[in-house]
Amino acid sequence: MTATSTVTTTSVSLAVRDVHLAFGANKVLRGAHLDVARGGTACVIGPSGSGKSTLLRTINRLIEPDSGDVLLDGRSVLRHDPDALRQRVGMVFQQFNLFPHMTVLRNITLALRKIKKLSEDEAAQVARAQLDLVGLAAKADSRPAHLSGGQQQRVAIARALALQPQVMLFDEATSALDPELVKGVLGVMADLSAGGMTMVVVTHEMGFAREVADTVAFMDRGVVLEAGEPAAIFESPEHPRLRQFLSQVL
Ligand SMILES: Nc1ncnc2c1ncn2[C@@H]1O[C@H](COP(=O)(O)OP(=O)(O)OP(=O)(O)O)[C@@H](O)[C@H]1O
Repeated sequence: MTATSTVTTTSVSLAVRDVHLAFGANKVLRGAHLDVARGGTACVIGPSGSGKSTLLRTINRLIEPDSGDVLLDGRSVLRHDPDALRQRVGMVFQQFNLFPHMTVLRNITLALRKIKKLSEDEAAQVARAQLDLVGLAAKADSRPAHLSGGQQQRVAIARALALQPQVMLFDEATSALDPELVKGVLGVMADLSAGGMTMVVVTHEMGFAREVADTVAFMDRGVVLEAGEPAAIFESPEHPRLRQFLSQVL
């Protein structure tokens, strides 16, 4: 199974610049920075509540930052209409958010018809091709409830990829899965990364971060405290907070 040919659009570079965000008195992001090269994969790690999901959500403007900016190929996402932005920046959540009353195929064709204005036949063709790439061609006519959690998450990935995004965001995409189902989803994500998709992956899977990421960013209390190549982060972490975190999770 390879997702290489899913990258049908040009990927872009991504930069998060000095993003601040408070929920009331709770300063969740306090000047966060992140750089992802075109076609690169950044894994964001860090303790619970450090702002990882919130940072991810500011990238596609599910949450508007109070200040700072997010740049795709050097251009501010704040200039985009949010709906147009979300076509360029696909997102996969911990909970798969599939429509339970629709078949797998329809879950994917819905957005293709509404947003891309494809005909039913065209949309079905794209959807079947994406399902094939995540190894689920045989499940096109099933309902989500008849799929395992891992299969549902692969459908959610196929649905996001069908819109031909230039960046993919993964928010703890495997955290809700039974351990034996994690590998298949991580495999799809690793293939996508190898195929040149620009990706930001919030994850507790340190093995994935070590093997797949170009950059690992450690978040703590609303800032990226340390970022670098996986070998540097995991083998010679500089910041005491990162050392402490790694000693707890590895
Ligand atoms: N919509 C919201 N309204 C108010 N507070 C929020 C909201 N979303 C997140 N928070 C708060 O922001 C802080 C950071 O949350 P966030 O989900 O970004 O952390 P995280 O690093 O992803 O944690 P985890 O690993 O547990 O998912 C937490 O204190 C959380 O309670």
